[in-house]
Amino acid sequence: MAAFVDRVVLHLTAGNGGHGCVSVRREKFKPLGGPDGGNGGNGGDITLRVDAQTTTLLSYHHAPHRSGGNGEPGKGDNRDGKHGEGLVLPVPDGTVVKDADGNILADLVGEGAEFVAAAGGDGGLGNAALASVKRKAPGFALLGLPGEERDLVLEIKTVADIALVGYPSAGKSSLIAAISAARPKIADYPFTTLVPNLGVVQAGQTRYTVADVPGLIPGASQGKGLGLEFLRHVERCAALVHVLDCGTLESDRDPIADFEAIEAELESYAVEPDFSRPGDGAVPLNDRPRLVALNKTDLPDGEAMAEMVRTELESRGLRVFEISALAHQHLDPLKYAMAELVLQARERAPEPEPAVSVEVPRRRRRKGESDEFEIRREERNLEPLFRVRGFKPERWVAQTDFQNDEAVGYLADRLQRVGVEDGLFKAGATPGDAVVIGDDATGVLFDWEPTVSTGAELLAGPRGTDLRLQERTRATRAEKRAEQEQRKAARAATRAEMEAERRAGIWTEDYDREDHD
Ligand SMILES: Nc1nc2c(ncn2[C@@H]2O[C@H](COP(=O)(O)OP(=O)(O)OP(=O)(O)O)[C@@H](O)[C@H]2O)c(=O)[nH]1
Ligand SMILES: [Mg+2]
Repeated sequence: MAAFVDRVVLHLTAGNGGHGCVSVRREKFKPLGGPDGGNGGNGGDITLRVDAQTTTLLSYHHAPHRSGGNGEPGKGDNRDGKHGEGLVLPVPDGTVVKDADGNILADLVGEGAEFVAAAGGDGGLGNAALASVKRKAPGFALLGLPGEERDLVLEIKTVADIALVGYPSAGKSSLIAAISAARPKIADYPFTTLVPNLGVVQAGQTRYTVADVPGLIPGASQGKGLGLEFLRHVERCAALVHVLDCGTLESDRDPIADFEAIEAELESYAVEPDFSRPGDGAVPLNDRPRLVALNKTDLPDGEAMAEMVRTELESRGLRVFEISALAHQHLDPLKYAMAELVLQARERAPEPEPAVSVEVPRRRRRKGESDEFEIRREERNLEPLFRVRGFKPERWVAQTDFQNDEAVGYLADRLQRVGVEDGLFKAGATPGDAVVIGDDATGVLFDWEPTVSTGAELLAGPRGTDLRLQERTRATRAEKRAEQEQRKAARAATRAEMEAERRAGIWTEDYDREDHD
């Protein structure tokens, strides 16, 4: 049996950011022409986009590893590196994106709906962009960040106005072939249809889509046959048509029993509650409006059977149509009745707006990534270890070239600026203690040498003491003023730095608003 490919696991690696460049302008008779190292280019994002031409996830089944292009490094003479090529992966309408734990990240409905599945790494600033009043010729640049790596699960939930439901070989594919231009595989063995077929039907003024889905057997809602896969597709359709096989006189099945079995499956299929689109999720499957098509009435037995069960089904309040999908007989009344259901459904729930990008675009913080950081005291080999976790500190560490002392000093400044040093003091760290920024896999470990002059040293004394009280000489007013001036200058420099970063496109406006120095 062919693989059922409406669920794939994708392994994505977005492009890495290019490193910033350290370079000094060379001019005749001017040995120090100023820094002119360009910025690294950003790595390419990987984006999923709904595309009407794409109907299956088959290509991802065959090639689940995809990566975005890397950004080029910056060059001298203020030349920025090229951005890495982004990768757009076309997906079918109705693709649901989940993370490895099964959380729904995006529900892509409507042509053009997009989801940034893996963000490219930012390029690093070159030394030109890092120059500031207080640091005229930086001898370092920032490293480009690695592209995001992500494993995602894609599932299709077919989006159609009407779904055809029925036992295998009842003639669902034959029916969609008879009323639309769809040309699905039709055969006299069960489970011919493995992937839903979509067809567009025109009935008078009304145009609607019909999904021919895999056959359903008892136990489907517990996963039998193609069970759950099948039911997932039905979930998004506003109305259903039961296709009942009337050519079963010789067998132990009959249309009424088939109908009841399928109704029971629809009833026991739990609809995932997080789909807020009107029409799906909100209405249980067995409450959707539905019609009955008694198929194969071209067979003499079929016609007899249809007559036998018709009144029984009608007495249950159902509209019943006797058809032959094979011989294309009596299809129009059914087509128009389907159109009526579609129109009623559209009146109740207007077409959904195409979902635009669901998650934050690149270079915006993802959910949960705030300015905040957390410092935890841990123990390693009986020694204290202080762990710093937070979006910015971890990002800054990743941008740092630890071979370069100046770069390390810059990192220390940045950490101090957001209060990591203060935090370490408060958490009880003393100089020389081990500090890790980030997790064990990617973080860096170093012995802490505080750089501070912010008054945090007050807290560095043993608990219950205040170093101020032990100080012999108190600062004079002039000294205090000088200190204040110094701090003001440092703040101004920091602001200029942030400004340079923003001009270089490192932060978006959004980012900046929340950003403070
Ligand atoms: N005589 C007759 N045979 C039909 C009719 N409709 C379908 N068939 C036959 O029934 C068999 C199954 O038809 P399909 O359309 O593949 O059935 P299906 O419901 O799509 O089956 P699955 O995809 O396996 O769920 C084929 O051999 C068809 O030719 C009909 O109206 N009359
Ligand atoms: Mg079929």
